[in-house]
Amino acid sequence: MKQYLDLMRTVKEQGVFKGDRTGTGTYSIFGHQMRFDLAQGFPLVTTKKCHLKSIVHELLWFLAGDTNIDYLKRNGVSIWDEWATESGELGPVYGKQWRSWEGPNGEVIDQISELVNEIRNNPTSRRLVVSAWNPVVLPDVSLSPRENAAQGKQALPPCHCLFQFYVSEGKLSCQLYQRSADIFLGVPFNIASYSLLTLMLAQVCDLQPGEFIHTFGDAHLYSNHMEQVELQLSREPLQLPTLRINPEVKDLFAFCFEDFELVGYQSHPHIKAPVAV
Ligand SMILES: Nc1nc(=O)c2c([nH]1)NC[C@@H]1CN(c3ccc(C(=O)N[C@@H](CCC(=O)O)C(=O)O)cc3)CN21
Ligand SMILES: O=c1ccn([C@H]2C[C@H](O)[C@@H](COP(=O)(O)O)O2)c(=O)[nH]1
Repeated sequence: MKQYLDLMRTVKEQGVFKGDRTGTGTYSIFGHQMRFDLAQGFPLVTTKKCHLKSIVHELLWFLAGDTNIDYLKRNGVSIWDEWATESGELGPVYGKQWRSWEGPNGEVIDQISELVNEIRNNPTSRRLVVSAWNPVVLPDVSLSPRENAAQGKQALPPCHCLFQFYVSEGKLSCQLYQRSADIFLGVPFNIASYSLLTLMLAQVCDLQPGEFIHTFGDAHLYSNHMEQVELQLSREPLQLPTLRINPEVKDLFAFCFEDFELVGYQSHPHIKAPVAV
């Protein structure tokens, strides 16, 4: 995961300080790209221990079209708690936009099912795109995330907002555009999540995994993560693990938590950090 440490080092050394919505302050750069060859191992950060469990459950939750944290809580995942209403709602976030985007005449578009069909039937397409960025449901900036969710708007605008697939020589690649990236806490999750999605899609479309390409807008280090960043940069990356997926599953929506097994994950100890809300 040299690519990840290089991003972290670049932002630490060249990032410019600015205030941000959360009042924490960040050091940031604008525009960066990392590439991961998925045949070289599963890109889970090794310089701190990462919980694949939260990542798998979050992805299954997105794919189910769910936007209430109830499923996550029942499975011991608390990463979305700070933004949800008392009844667990986050408003029309990722799951809603991926699976049931509402069009102007009340039509409902399942972008993920259409994507699977197109990868299977029209793999040369240059339109294998999914967008979570929907201006109709963006939050009102004068309200808090919870107030927005209570009013049917997104608690937070999507960070991983647009992704595209590409099929070539029997391999499936994915490129993500992430407009805003919390390098210490969010990015390890985002890399693993989209890499996992690519592996799952490759399996159900009878393709081999290609590359995951991660493109960033505002890539930042929160000012209260700098000690953790220093510690992480002092560590040597270890060999990547492999992710085994139950080969029987051929329907993207039929995967369950037990279908995934992380093999050979060696990591340095976990590093705790506060999340900016
Ligand atoms: N500031 C900020 N950073 C984010 O990464 C982020 C948000 N806000 N808001 C929405 C989601 C929620 N995500 C989160 C939120 C918390 C953790 C976090 O605290 N991670 C810990 C514990 C992980 C666990 O419980 O499994 C970590 O050490 O990785 C990670 C991603 C990603 N997003
Ligand atoms: O998947 C995610 C979700 C969120 N983030 C980070 C990026 C920012 O630090 C915050 C969102 O704040 P905005 O003011 O809406 O940009 O959450 C992430 O890195 N990955």
